[in-house]
This record gives sequence, structure tokens and C-alpha cells, in this order.
Amino acid sequence: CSYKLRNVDLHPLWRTTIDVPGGSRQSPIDIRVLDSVFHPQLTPIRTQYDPNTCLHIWNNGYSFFVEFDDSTDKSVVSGGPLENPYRLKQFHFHWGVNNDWGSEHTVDSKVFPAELHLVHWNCSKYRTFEEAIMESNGLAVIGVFLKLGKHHEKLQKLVDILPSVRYKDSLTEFNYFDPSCLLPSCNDYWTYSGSLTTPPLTESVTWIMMKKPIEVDHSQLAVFRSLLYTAVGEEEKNMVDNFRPLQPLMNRTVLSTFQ
Ligand SMILES: NS(=O)(=O)c1ccco1
Ligand SMILES: [Zn+2]
Repeated sequence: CSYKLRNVDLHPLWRTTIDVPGGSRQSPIDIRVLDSVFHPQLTPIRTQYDPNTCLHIWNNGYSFFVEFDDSTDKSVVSGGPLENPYRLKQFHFHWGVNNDWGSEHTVDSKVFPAELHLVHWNCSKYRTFEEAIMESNGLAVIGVFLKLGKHHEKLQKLVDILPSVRYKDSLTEFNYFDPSCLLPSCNDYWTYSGSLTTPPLTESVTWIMMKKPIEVDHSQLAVFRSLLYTAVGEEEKNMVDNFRPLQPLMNRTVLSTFQ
């Protein structure tokens, strides 16, 4: 395989390898398939999303976030390694300047052009998302790899509105979207204990990484890359390579639902 070096010009947010004091469960990681342990008791992940809870999209200067109304249990994930339902708060992506890299997690060192994160918080134990991100079992993030392939029909509704959040701190209304259309058809996943990959990098995440990638086409990824890190009036910097470098596995085991 062609070994491409990633001389990536990382965003200042990630340029320093921020070592969280005492960090022992940081994300992202390289998932070594043969080292993962098959766990037959892990049930499939169950998502119940109400498209009416979709609120808006905003560009916060390092990704674009689709945010949901998390004041009720209308949009939740449960099952698998989760001891109770977790409420959907937002989803966002990480991507590269080209199709050779962009994902945060890797699979046997294989990099994907982008990665989707669906972020949920433990509403049975904590009162708010902000509180949950500080707790070891506070969050559950479903990660989905994106690969280059056929046009993703359902994603296009989101892609079409991205130009309206081109600049940092811009926000636009976005209603009636069910993010389960972005999940792969196959239920197989890996799961491990990790952290947020952006500040505050807290070690509060149960990661659920879907084995099968979804396909998007070149033009759809190109629109992601047309977004800007910068606000109106600032010197324009394209929002690309917004992924954190791989972190050491340390004393962790990745579990899998398949052999
Ligand atoms: N990239 S991520 O899903 O770990 C995340 C969510 C909020 C902050 O960082
Ligand atoms: Zn993320």
C-alpha cells in the first residue's frame, strides 16, 4: 500500500500534543483488529432519534455541529456497552485537506478521509451535557468512518446548507433531520473507554466505533473543505485537517461485537 506521510498543518488546537495530566484513556486510537476482544454479550446499539429535535447547525471554529434539543428523551442511544439511555446532543465531523487522511480513529493504521461523531450524554446520571463531560461515564460517542464512494443522498440536505455556516460563529436553522440515516447498515462495532478529542479532552467517553464505513462522494467532502476556521473579516483559513493525532492505547482493551 502506498505509505503517505501526513505532513499535516494541524490547527493550533491540536498542534501541541496536549498531554492531559494523568491522561490514561485518551482518544483517538488505532484500533488493532486482532487485539480486540470479541464480547458476545454486547447487544447491538439502539438509536431512537426524533427528527423534530434537530435545531440548527453552527460553525464553532473547528468543526460544524448539528445540535439537537436534549431537554427530553426523544432522541437517545441505548444498548451495547451502555448501562442506560444517553441523549443525543450534537453530531459533527472531522476531515482532511484531501482524501488521503482526515479520520481521527484508524483501523490497523488505515486512515479514512473523514469521521462522523454522534455525541450523547448520560441523562440518567447527570443533569446537563456540560456536567456529564466531566464524568467518567458521562458521554457515549458513536463514530462512523466515511469513505469515498457513491453519493450519499440523505447527507446532501446537510451539505447543501453548509455554505450558510462558512464562517466561524455562524449559525443557521436546520430542522427535521434524522441522523440514523448516517449510520451504516451493519451493526458490528468496536467499543473502548476514551476521551473527547477536542478540549477539554476529558476522559468521559464510551466510544462506539462502527466497523463499516458509509460512502460519500468527492463533491460532498469538497463542501466540508470549503468551510472556514476563520470569522468574517479575518484572513480566510479553510477548515481542513481538524483531527487530533493518535493517542497511546496504554492499559486498555478494545472490545468487538464480531469475530
Ligand atoms: N470529537 S469529540 O466527539 O470527542 C467531542 C465532542 C465534544 C468535544 O469533543
Ligand atoms: Zn469529534
